[in-house]
Amino acid sequence: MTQLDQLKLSGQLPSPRGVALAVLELSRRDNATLGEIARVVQTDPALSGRLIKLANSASHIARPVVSVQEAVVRQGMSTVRQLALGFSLLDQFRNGACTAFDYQEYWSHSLLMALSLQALGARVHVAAADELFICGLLAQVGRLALATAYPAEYDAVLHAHRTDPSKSLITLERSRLEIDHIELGIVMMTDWGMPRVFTIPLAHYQDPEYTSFPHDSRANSLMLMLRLSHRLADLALGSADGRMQLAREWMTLATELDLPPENAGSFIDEVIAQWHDWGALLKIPTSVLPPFAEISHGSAEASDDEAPLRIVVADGNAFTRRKIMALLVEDSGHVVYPADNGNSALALAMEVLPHVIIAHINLPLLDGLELCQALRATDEGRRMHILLMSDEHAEDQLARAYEAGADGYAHSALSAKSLRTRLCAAQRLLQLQNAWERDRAQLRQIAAELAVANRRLANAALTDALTGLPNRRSAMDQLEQAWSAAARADTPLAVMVVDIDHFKHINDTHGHALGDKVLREAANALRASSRREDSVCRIGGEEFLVICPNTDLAAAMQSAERLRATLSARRIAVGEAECTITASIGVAVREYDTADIDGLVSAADQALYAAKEAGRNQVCTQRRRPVAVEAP
Ligand SMILES: Nc1nc2c(ncn2[C@@H]2O[C@H](COP(=O)(O)OP(=O)(O)OP(=O)(O)O)[C@@H](O)[C@H]2O)c(=O)[nH]1
Repeated sequence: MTQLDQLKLSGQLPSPRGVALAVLELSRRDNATLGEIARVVQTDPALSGRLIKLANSASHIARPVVSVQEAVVRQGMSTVRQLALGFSLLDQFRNGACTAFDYQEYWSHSLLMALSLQALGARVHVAAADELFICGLLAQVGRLALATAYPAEYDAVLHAHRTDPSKSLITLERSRLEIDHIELGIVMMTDWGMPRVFTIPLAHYQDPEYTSFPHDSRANSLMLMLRLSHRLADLALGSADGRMQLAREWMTLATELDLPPENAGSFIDEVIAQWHDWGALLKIPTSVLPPFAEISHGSAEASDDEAPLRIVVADGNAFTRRKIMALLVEDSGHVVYPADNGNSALALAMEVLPHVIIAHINLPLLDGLELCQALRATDEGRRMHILLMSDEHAEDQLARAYEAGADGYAHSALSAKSLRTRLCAAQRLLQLQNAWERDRAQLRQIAAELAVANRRLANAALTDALTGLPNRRSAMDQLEQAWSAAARADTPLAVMVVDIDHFKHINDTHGHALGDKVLREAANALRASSRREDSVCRIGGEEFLVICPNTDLAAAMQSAERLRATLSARRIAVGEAECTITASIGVAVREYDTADIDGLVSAADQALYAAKEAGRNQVCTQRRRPVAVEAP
C-alpha cells in the first residue's frame, strides 16, 4: 500500500464537517436537488452569508443575490459543495499541531490566491468566477494536509527548508515523507470532485520549468493565472525587500495573458482591497500594502543605474522568447513585453515606448529589418535601442541590420552574460536620456518661472501700486493706441483729467494714510462710474486721466459730469466721522488741429485749470470756459 493510500485510510487528512459534510454527501446522491442543498446550507448562517457574498462579488451580475436559494442556483451544485468544503476547512484548521506551519498565513495566502484567480477570471474568461475562487482557495491544500497528518515530521521539513531555501520544499517533502503537497493536494481535490480542468494546471503551475500546454489552451491560461495569483500572494505576504522584483515578474508574466502592465496597478489594488474585505469577514489576517504603482517603481531615490528597462522581446519562437524574457526578468528585474510577430512588436512598441527592443531578424509578418525601419521612421522609435538577433553569423545580414537602423546584432543563442553586456549600452543611453530630460525639464521650469516673473514685472511697471489703476506710462501707451484707432476709423476721441480739489488740505488735516484711502476710494468710484470701454488711469498724485474712445465732446462732458457728481456724493469714513471730496475735471476732444496725444492731454489740463479757476467742483472743456451740462 502506498503512502498515499495509507494516508487516505488513516482519516488524518483534513475533511469537511457538519453542514459542509452534509452538503458533500447530499450532492453525491444522484437525485439531490439544488433546493435540498440550499435548505442544508441555510442551517449554517456563516456559510449562507459567505455564499451570498461570493455570488454577488462576480462583477457581471447586475441584480444582487439576496437569498441562499438564489446563490445556490447561480453557483451550481458542484461549486456550492466545494465552497462549503473550503470554508469548512478554513473554520476547522485555523490552528494546528505543526508549530512551524503558520496556519493563519496559509489561509491568508490561499484567500488572496482565490480572489486573484477570480478577478483574473473576469478578464480571461476560462471558468466561472466561483469555481476559480475555490480553485485558488484549495490550490495548496496539500500543505495543510501534510501539516495536519504529520505535524512533527512536517515541522522538520519546514525547518530544513528555512535553513536551506535552495532545497525545494517538494524535494524535502518527498525525501522525508515520501509524498509531496502537490500530489497529495490533487488527490484530495479529485476526491472532493474538483474537475480535471482545474486539477491538471494545479498539478503543474509550480513547476520551475514551463510546462508546455498549447499556448492558447484553457489549461495554459489557468496555469498562468495560478502562477500570477501565487506570486501576488507571495508579494503581499513576503518582506517589503523582495516586492519590487516580484511586482515586475508579475507584470511580465501578466503580458502572457494579454494583461497590459499599465493595467496591473488598478487590477492588483482592487484585488488587495477585496482581500482586506474578505479577510475581515473570515477573520483571516491580511497585510496593508502600498499602491502597486509604488511597489513596482521602487523607491524614488533609485538611481539610473538600477532603473529597470522596458524591453520588447519579439521572437516567433516561443521557447527562445520565454528564455530571453526569463533571463531579463530574473537577472535585472526589467519589465518585459513579449511579441510573437513583427506587426504586434511594432504595435506594442508604439504603445509602451520601450527603451530596448530585442527582435529576431526572421520575425513572422514583418521581419526584424522591416520592424527596425518602421520604428526608425517614427520620432519615438528613433530613441529606442534595437538589438537584432539571428540564428546565423552572416556578414551581409549584419550589414543589412545596421543599414536598417539596428544598434546591435547578436546570435540568437547568446548567453546571459552576453545579453547583459549588450543591455549595458542601452542602460547607458537611458541614463543619458534621463539626464538630458531632467535638464530639459529644469530649463522648462526656469523658463516658465522667468516668464511669470517677467509678466509680473511688466504688469508692475504699468500699474499704480496704490490704486491698482494703470499708471502714467500705461495711460500714455493706451492713449497712443486709442489715438491711432480714432485716426484710422475717423471716430471721435475724448480725454478727461480729473483732479481732487484741495487734496493737500485732506492730507494736512487727516494725515497721509487717509489721503491714500481717499485716493483709493476715488479710483474705485471713477472705475465703477465710467463706461466699460473707457480707461481710468492715475497719472499723478491726485490726478486721474480717463480715456474715452469713440466719444464726442457732448458725451464726454456728460460722462465727466456724472463722475464729478459721483465723487462729490461719496462719503469717506474718518474714524467715527465722515468726510467728503470734490473734483474738478478738464475735458478735451481730438480735433483736426490737435497735434498728438500730448496736445490732447495738454488741452484737457488747460480745461482743468479753467475749472479750478472757476471755483473747483466743476467740469470744463479746453475752450477755457465752464460748460453747463445737464445732469445725467
Ligand atoms: N496721501 C497722498 N498724498 C499725495 C499722493 N501723491 C501726491 N500727494 C499729495 O497731494 C497734494 C497735492 O496738492 P496740490 O498739488 O497743492 O493740490 P491740491 O491741494 O489738491 O489743490 P488743488 O489741486 O489746487 O485743488 C500734495 O500735498 C501731495 O503731497 C499720494 O500718493 N498720497
